[in-house]
Amino acid sequence: MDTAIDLSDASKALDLDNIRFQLIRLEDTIIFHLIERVQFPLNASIYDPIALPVPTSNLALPPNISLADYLLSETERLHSTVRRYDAPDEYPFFPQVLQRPMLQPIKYPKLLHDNDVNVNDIIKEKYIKEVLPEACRKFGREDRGETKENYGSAATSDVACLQALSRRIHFGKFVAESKFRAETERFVKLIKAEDRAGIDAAITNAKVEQLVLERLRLKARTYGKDPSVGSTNTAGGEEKLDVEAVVKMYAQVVIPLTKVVEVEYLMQRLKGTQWE
Ligand SMILES: O=C(O)C(=O)C[C@]1(C(=O)O)C=C[C@@H](O)C=C1
Repeated sequence: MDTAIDLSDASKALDLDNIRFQLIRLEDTIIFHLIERVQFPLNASIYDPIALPVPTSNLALPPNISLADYLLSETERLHSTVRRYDAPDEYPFFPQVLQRPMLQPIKYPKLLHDNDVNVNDIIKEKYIKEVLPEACRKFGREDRGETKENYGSAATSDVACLQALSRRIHFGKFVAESKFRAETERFVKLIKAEDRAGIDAAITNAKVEQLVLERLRLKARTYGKDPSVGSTNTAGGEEKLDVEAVVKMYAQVVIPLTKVVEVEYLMQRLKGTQWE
């Protein structure tokens, strides 16, 4: 599978401006997938293996899982066959179901240090418990009751949302590697001292975070409205997305988890190196 980052040129791939450009591109992807998802009610049953048990024959999983987990794990199993999870910017939610790719392996240049950072369980939990209820609320879709006819559509949209969020958040590894190479001595000291708070402070750029949130508000407002309303079209002028819910998702989930990925990646950065 293609990666969102140009991996043919290692110096470009670890250039912070280039990485930030990829993060900005992923904002569009995330917003559009969320617009698709909030067409449907929350449909809480699709996340609950008791309310709506789905039998799975995959022995790596419990016999009954939620519909959302079923669709996500089956998608990952299928995509693994075309090398999705060989790419250094792709991380699975269900590593236990992955299969050997049927395509020849791609030789990626080694950009990242070996690490096992994967925060997908936290991303999924926060997406289901915090992001979706908030994003669905404005439209009354949280309380409007379930629409059984939309179970599949909602769960399919969730796969797209979760994969985009995961990719964005795990891009933190490239950000961290870039920052480590720019200020190696400073980071070696902090990592050796296991000073997570110090590392967190060193990777934080409050001004960039502010810009991210402002740009996101503008994008969510712009993409969430039909641009032809008032010119060629008279209907459909309503907002398709709760703008503040998107900003909150970034402020409370996406940016903080990107920083967790950066810090945890750096905590493993010295293993097997001259600085260990
Ligand atoms: O752009 C960076 O430097 C990042 O580390 C990414 C990011 C983000 O998630 O957008 C996270 C932490 C920084 O404080 C600023 C932005």
